[in-house]
Amino acid sequence: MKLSQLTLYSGRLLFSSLHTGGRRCVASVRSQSRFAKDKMASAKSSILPISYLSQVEAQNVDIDLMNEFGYEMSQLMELAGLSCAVAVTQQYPRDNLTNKGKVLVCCGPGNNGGDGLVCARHLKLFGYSPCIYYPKRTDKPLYNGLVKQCTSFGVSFTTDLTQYSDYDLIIDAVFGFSFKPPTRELFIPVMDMLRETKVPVVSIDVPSGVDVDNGDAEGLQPDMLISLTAPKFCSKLLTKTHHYLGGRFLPQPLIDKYKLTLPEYPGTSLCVNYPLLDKLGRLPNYQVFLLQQYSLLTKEWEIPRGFHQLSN
Ligand SMILES: NC(=O)C1=CN([C@@H]2O[C@H](COP(=O)(O)OP(=O)(O)OC[C@H]3O[C@@H](n4cnc5c(N)ncnc54)[C@H](O)[C@@H]3O)[C@@H](O)[C@H]2O)[C@H](O)CC1
Ligand SMILES: [K+]
Repeated sequence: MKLSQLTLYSGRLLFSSLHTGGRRCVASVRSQSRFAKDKMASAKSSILPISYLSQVEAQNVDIDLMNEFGYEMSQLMELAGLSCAVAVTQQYPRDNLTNKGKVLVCCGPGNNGGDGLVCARHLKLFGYSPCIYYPKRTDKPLYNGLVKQCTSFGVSFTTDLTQYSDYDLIIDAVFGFSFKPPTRELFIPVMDMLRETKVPVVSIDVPSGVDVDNGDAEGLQPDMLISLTAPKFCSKLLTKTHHYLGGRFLPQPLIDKYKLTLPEYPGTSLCVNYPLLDKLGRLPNYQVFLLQQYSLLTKEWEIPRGFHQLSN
């Protein structure tokens, strides 16, 4: 079911979230924000809750895509990794970055790591300078091919995690929806680095190292998360994370089978910027603040991309 067909979330609720977020703004912004609030209250728009998947459901969706809908893993991975690269370009345009797009891509042994390899290749094609950290290479034709492709495109590999502050961004493609805690020893240095670094971290599908179903309040809190097909339950704890949805390859019968409520991808876009709501179903404050700034800048209320206007 598409979000734009639903009216689950009232304008009044959205208005009260906005008010809460407004308390953090400076005085001048506060007075102007009345304009945004009024516009927001009058615009019959809503940000609707998106469906979440459990670990088992995410794995079953993967199996169904291949067994019932004729996909091969390499196809899904290519689309997933490409959507991640596109989302990164939207959130962090290369020309805004200090080192013009120096990106460390940390890849794990499974398909999440494969998404990272694909993402690195596309980032290179988009003019970024990715470098891959891949501590446990999986010796299978799919992964060997992805490594070869990266090498052919001039993407470099590193075993050094100490120089991470030289990068503009770090992509976390270490573990995805099949991760089972606790983290095994080989991956502890990369997990420590991801948690400690001040460089923005972009997690692919799930923040690595957290329990996929229960999350971990003490675990990795990436600056950006790109959920593939649908967010996993652990992402409910990420209230300060820029959230994108990617992996535009779910056929409608599969969406119906899992009763998924997902935002529409705009036009030909491979990803959609869509906020995660907190446990009470409210927008996290920082998203509200961004919406206010957006309204102040444009001086009129428009629905940003990925947000849907309801007819009444
Ligand atoms: N349908 C989709 O949404 C698609 C998503 N894709 C991506 O695939 C991953 C899931 O891939 P999978 O191989 O099943 O799992 P992981 O990448 O999480 O890695 C499994 C890998 O990790 C090892 N491992 C598990 N737990 C631990 C641990 N505690 N310590 C160390 N190592 C661990 C395990 O042994 C395996 O080797 C999904 O998240 C998406 O990113 C597809 O690319 C496309 C379809
Ligand atoms: K990850």
